[in-house]
Amino acid sequence: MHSPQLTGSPIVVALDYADRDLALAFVDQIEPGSCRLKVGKEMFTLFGPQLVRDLQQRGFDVFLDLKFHDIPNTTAHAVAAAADLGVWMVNVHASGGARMMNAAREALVPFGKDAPLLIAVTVLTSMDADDLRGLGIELSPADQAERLARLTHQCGLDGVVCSAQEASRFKQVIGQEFKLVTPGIRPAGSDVGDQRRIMTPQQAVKAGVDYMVIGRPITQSANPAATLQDILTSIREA
Ligand SMILES: O=C(O)c1cc(=O)[nH]c(=O)n1[C@@H]1O[C@H](COP(=O)(O)O)[C@@H](O)[C@H]1O
Repeated sequence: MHSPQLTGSPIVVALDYADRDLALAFVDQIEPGSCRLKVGKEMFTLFGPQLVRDLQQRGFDVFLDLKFHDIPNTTAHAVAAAADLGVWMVNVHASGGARMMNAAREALVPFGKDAPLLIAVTVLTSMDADDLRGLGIELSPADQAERLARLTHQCGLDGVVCSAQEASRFKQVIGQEFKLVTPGIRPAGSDVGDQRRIMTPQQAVKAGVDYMVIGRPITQSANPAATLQDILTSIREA
């Protein structure tokens, strides 16, 4: 049941569990109005499309995060398959290039207003300048992410995945309507882990992000449902 005061929650919980029952035990304690759910490579590989349907049946919008990065034809068919599943959002890697992103966008045309939001990953939030240099990219992560965000915008996609550190800049240079989805969110004091370009939930709200993706700080906490609630309270006060 949707909880009206929470409608429009900017939180997307990254449901990165190896255990389906543990994931559903958490999901069954929360309201669809409090967050959306992201199914990524781990759970999709383990449990397939039925997991997505199980979450949808419980009333949740699902972000299918499979970060497609392939030749245009394959990517287009994969994105259409995601749309057939009725997901709310799907993503590709912007570094797949303009022809790949255009093919992905065109694959969604037949779905009309039922098409999922199509967004592109710019520079993974786990990457820093050293990681980019190792790939032969001398631009800073923010500059490289901006280059890929501009390309994504030119291809007519709905938005990008980027770091919240880049959000206010991208809203300014690309436009307010272009959706910014930001992982690498770490409440003060929580483990950074493999993430590099991070912000707290409150900072992300102030930076103007549309959706923040939060995984381990919620799913690995002693009480995931209570942690989600605490974060929602903290951002309402931000
Ligand atoms: O596309 C993503 O969702 C994504 C892009 C990115 O640049 N960084 C990133 O962390 N993610 C995903 O966001 C989630 C972040 O999880 P935590 O680091 O546990 O909060 C993971 O499921 C990642 O796969």
